[in-house]
Amino acid sequence: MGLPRFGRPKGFEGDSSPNLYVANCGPAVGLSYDSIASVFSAFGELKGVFAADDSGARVIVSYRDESSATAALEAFDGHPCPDLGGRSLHIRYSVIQPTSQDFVSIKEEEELLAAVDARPWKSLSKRRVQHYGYEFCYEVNEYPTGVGLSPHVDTHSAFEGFIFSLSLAGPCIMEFRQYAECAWLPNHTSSPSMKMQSPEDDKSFLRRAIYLPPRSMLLLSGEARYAWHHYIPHHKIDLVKDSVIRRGSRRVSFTFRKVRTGPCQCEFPQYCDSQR
Ligand SMILES: O=C(O)CCC(=O)C(=O)O
Ligand SMILES: [Fe+2]
Repeated sequence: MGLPRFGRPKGFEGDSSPNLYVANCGPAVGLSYDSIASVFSAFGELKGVFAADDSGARVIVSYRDESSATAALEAFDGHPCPDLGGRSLHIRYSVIQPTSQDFVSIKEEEELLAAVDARPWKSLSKRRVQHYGYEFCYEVNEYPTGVGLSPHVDTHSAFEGFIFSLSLAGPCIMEFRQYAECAWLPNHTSSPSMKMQSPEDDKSFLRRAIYLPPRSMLLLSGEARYAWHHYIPHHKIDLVKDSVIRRGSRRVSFTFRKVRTGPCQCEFPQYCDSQR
């Protein structure tokens, strides 16, 4: 599982950024993300506080404006901070390190978000959506912090093969669940908001989680698309193994599906509404 790709700045000492890499700070040293956010927000509006790595003792504090990061760095770097248990923080500017894993660039992400925000959203109970197209049917979902999506399989008979989902703005965890054969079929629906009966602690299914960073493209194919449910837990903070992943204030996903024109002939008849 990856983590947000922030890192220490690679350039000159003077390089600044709205993101701070803060060492000696995090849940492993007794500082919750909320307490860190509340202390750092005194210097300006925050985009979020994220784990910098798996240690639990290094975080990225991400501001909207560079000037806020500068003020916080000058106030806290190397000084004991009474509001954070008297700890001395080691702070540097950080940069988001775009990697080849990014499917779209930061600029393209901004343009896509501006384009969808210029169009009308349809409000559902917890998230907002936009629907486009028919033959090539794709969908934009906006999830505020803590809002997820109930476990579902995109209906075999309605949509062909691959399903793509582009994540923008904030990260999330997507959990995959393999239920006992056909347990879900009586209730199946193409609606992603379908509610499953299985509670969180149900051990009757296999579960795997993956991290979806902003600007990444998820491709669901084969078994993952046809035989496993996908699910975005309704959490503000996700725990996967020992990593703490904090959701951003907003996640927007572009989901691409192709409408099927004949019955599904997948290799998973036990999970297939066309073949039962
Ligand atoms: O938000 C996402 O990435 C997935 C959305 C989804 O699974 C769906 O709309 O069917
Ligand atoms: Fe889906």
